[in-house]
Amino acid sequence: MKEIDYIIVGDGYAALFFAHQLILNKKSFVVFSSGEKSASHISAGIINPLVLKRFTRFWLAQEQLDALRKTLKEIETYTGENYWINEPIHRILHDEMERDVWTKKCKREDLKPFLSSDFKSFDEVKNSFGTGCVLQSGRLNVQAFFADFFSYLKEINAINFEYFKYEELDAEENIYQNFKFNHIVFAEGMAVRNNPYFKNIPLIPNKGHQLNLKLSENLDNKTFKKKYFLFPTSENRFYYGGTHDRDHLENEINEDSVKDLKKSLEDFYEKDYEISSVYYAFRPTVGDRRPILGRHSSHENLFVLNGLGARGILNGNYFAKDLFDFIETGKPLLEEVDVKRFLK
Ligand SMILES: Cc1cc2nc3c(=O)[nH]c(=O)nc-3n(C[C@H](O)[C@H](O)[C@H](O)COP(=O)(O)OP(=O)(O)OC[C@H]3O[C@@H](n4cnc5c(N)ncnc54)[C@H](O)[C@@H]3O)c2cc1C
Repeated sequence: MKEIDYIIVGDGYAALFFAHQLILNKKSFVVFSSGEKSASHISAGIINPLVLKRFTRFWLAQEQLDALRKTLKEIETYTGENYWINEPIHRILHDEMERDVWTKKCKREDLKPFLSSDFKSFDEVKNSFGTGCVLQSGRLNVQAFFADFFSYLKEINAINFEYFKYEELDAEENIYQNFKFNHIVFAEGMAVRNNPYFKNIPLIPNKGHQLNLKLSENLDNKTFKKKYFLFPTSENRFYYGGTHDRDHLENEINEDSVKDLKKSLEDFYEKDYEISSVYYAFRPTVGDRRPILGRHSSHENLFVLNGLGARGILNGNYFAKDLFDFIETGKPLLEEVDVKRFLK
């Protein structure tokens, strides 16, 4: 029997940002990874402090951005790379009205740190009303982040590429197969529905599609957003997405979502393009738009970290630390995110 501090079930943002806390604090652990391409692995990697429909601030925006920058520096010490790509979002303005709203909002004290005070115009895309730049925004290098993190976990012998079998968990004795653990953190995204201990947390799946593209004209390392995000991933390769759909949840590509992507792209990119692949996955969202974390109501060593919604990177990083502090030091969780709010 191998004695360890933690088991983590899952391999997306929630799981890996929690694993980072364990690495930082020299805890022993093992991650169980299904090896599937889920929401985190196909995400755009956008780090965005704003709600881009209304130009308002995302919850705890500055705190979450600061925490993420800190984490990425810490991760760099063991993977050798900082995955923050310094390419801010250029929001293509739809009309005169949006331009007026932006002009007013960028003067507000609470929004000044996030909305540029001037507008820019670019030749590569149609932007008749100009673009506003989201200050402090950027992108995570998603491919490299996961590839390097998994390699590091392999190197320190802390990952099992196996599906975690709930029926083999002895939650009374804290034993799973040949592991005797102190705590388990479940970070399975939508697949938590297979978990008998947390299957009832009220997640709402939000299906997102994205396209991988070849464009006939380069974008010069810029991230554009009109309806969805468009940015380069490598030489002449581009990412466009992702859609939001709560109604068509089949395990297959929805042609209507692909049509929507194409139409909205052609609305601002008028040159030729080729679709090389289409992916979809399910975001774990919550009705009150807050993550769900905390302790199981009757098994005190079982924890959940989920409900990251459309902000897997910022929420995942920020609340992984809160959950770690809660488990290790008893620091209370924010009421808004505590799983207890659903147990009343
Ligand atoms: C198209 C799209 C674009 C997005 N773009 C962005 C973006 O730009 N920025 C942003 O911040 N967020 C973005 N998101 C949202 C973000 O991806 C999610 O918030 C985030 O991925 C949720 O992370 P998670 O770790 O909770 O779940 P997941 O990413 O679903 O990861 C959970 C993993 O655990 C595995 N697992 C489950 N059960 C088991 C088990 N029993 N044993 C082993 N493994 C198991 C699953 O297979 C899965 O791989 C996007 C989402 C989509 C769909």
